[in-house]
Amino acid sequence: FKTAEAAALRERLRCVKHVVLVLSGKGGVGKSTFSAILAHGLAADESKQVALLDIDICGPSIPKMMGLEGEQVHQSGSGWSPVYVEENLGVMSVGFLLGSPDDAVIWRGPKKNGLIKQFLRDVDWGEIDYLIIDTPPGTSDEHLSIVQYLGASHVDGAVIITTPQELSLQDVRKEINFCHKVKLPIIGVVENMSGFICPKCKNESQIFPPTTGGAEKMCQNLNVSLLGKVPLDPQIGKSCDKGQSFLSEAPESPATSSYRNIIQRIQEYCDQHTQEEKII
Ligand SMILES: Nc1ncnc2c1ncn2[C@@H]1O[C@H](COP(=O)(O)OP(=O)(O)OP(=O)(O)O)[C@@H](O)[C@H]1O
Ligand code: SF4
Repeated sequence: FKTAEAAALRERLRCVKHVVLVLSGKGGVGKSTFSAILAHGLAADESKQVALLDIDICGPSIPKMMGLEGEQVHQSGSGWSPVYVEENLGVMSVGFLLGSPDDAVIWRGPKKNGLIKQFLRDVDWGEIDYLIIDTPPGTSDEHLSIVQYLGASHVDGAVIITTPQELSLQDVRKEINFCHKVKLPIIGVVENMSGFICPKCKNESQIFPPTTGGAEKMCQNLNVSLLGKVPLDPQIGKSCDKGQSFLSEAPESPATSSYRNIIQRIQEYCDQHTQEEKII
């Protein structure tokens, strides 16, 4: 990582108040959905500028979820311009660079890392309050590159998404170890698809009965925060498929109130992080 590149990246990051990485051990647990909803939730405060960066190179799903399918990246004098969903919500995705979603499979290690570096360095977000980064599932070279490029100390922290299933929880342990190894702070864990609340009688059923106490127990054992549990709600997928914000489409849903609580906790964590930095 050359000094000139590092300097260019630092310059970009100076305009970014908070950086949150969204991680998951396994694919399909709802990481991209969470990143999209987090971005919408933070941008509900019009005084905040929010950026959502999708570097899930093998399966960029953010363009569709944000209603931006078919959009392309535009180059300006000061870098790549994000695509705006709202005035205060900009999105950049590798999906904007691909002709078809199937093109992603041809990206190989060094090329992927080069692209990630470019994404972090060359996107002209302007002044932003929150940069949410949707990463690929697992802990791969890409994650190491991201942390290396950003510098762990420039990231407020990571949010790890899991389901209550034991296999998913085992992978979360690996994610947590990874974070410790690279000194990336952990904001907390979100247990997604955690039970189903019947829309008629409001009865809660466990779809994936946790055998070992679920994320709650794991978080206690590993001394990390459980930010909250999001129940299964079929409306989440429907809203995302339409590129709409689930939070505004289903304001009364129990999943919306869980998301809102979790988003608030992330905001509080970030505020606290800034204060601690200021004290130092
Ligand atoms: N709480 C939920 N209730 C119901 N469906 C959900 C919930 N969370 C996510 N989903 C659905 O699960 C599917 C997988 O979600 P998503 O694409 O966000 O996963 P992911 O972890 O980002 O996967 P990958 O990293 O492999 O792209 C989607 O169809 C999404 O709509
Ligand atoms: S009994 Fe309750 S939870 Fe079961 S289907 Fe009927 S309304 Fe839904």
